[in-house]
Amino acid sequence: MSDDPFGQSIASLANWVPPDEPPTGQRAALHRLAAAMRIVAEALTDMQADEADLLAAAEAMEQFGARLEATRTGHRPWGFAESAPAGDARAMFDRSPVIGLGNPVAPPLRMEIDGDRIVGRATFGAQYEGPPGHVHGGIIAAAFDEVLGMAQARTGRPGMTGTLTIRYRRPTPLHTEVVFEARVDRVEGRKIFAAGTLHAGETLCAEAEGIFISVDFSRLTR
Ligand SMILES: CCCCCCCCCCCCCC(=O)SCCNC(=O)CCNC(=O)[C@H](O)C(C)(C)COP(=O)(O)OP(=O)(O)OC[C@H]1O[C@@H](n2cnc3c(N)ncnc32)[C@H](O)[C@@H]1OP(=O)(O)O
Repeated sequence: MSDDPFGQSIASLANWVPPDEPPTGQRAALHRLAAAMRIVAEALTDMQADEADLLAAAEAMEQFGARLEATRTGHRPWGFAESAPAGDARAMFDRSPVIGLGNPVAPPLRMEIDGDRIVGRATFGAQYEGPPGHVHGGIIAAAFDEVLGMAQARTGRPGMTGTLTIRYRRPTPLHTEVVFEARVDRVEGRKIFAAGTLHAGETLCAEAEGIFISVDFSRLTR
């Protein structure tokens, strides 16, 4: 075990690639359950099920939730909620609220590295609605934080988000694949300046600038 548990992580993230092997067993089941929960969350925003049907589902979910709670150990085998502390270039991010396939809250955004750019793609469902028919601005900010965060992590000296500035130019449509792009602009001391865009087709929906501050990761715990 290294004295600097995050040192290897940071080096690995300089070469981060998403996992390309399909999950199996319990992990595949986790992804399937999370995907089913996303379908339910989407449908709950616009449905006409009767009260009895909803109550039956709620009771089943409450019972299942209690069974899951009873299995909790305090260990978190499903990887990392963020990119920087990951211990492997092919690390698992199933818990991430933005990209985690095992986290039903995540859209999920899919990220890839393209040269010096990070590209993120997502299709936001109705559970992410802000303005009618369009994506909530806070959700867009979270997605920018993730793609800019990944871009800055690849400098090898990743930091925490200090300032994230977003200019919303056009409403971002729901139910349409949208594309985030991010890259590092420059590094000044501990400050990493990253910038990004969000497009729906040819339409520029938003632009972001982030200042990430390199931190001593040993101060932080998972
Ligand atoms: C669990 C592990 C997470 C790891 C995260 C990795 C990200 C992974 C990607 C995932 C993405 C998701 C990521 C997330 O969601 S991270 C979650 C959201 N962010 C936070 O919670 C951060 C909370 N803030 C802090 O911890 C501290 O304030 C930080 C660490 C940011 C700075 O406190 P520190 O005491 O260390 O700094 P310093 O005072 O010595 O100043 C140093 C320099 O920095 C400049 N400065 C300071 N603050 C800001 C600011 N806010 N904007 C712009 N610049 C700022 C300052 O002027 C100075 O510059 P200069 O005078 O030298 O020129």
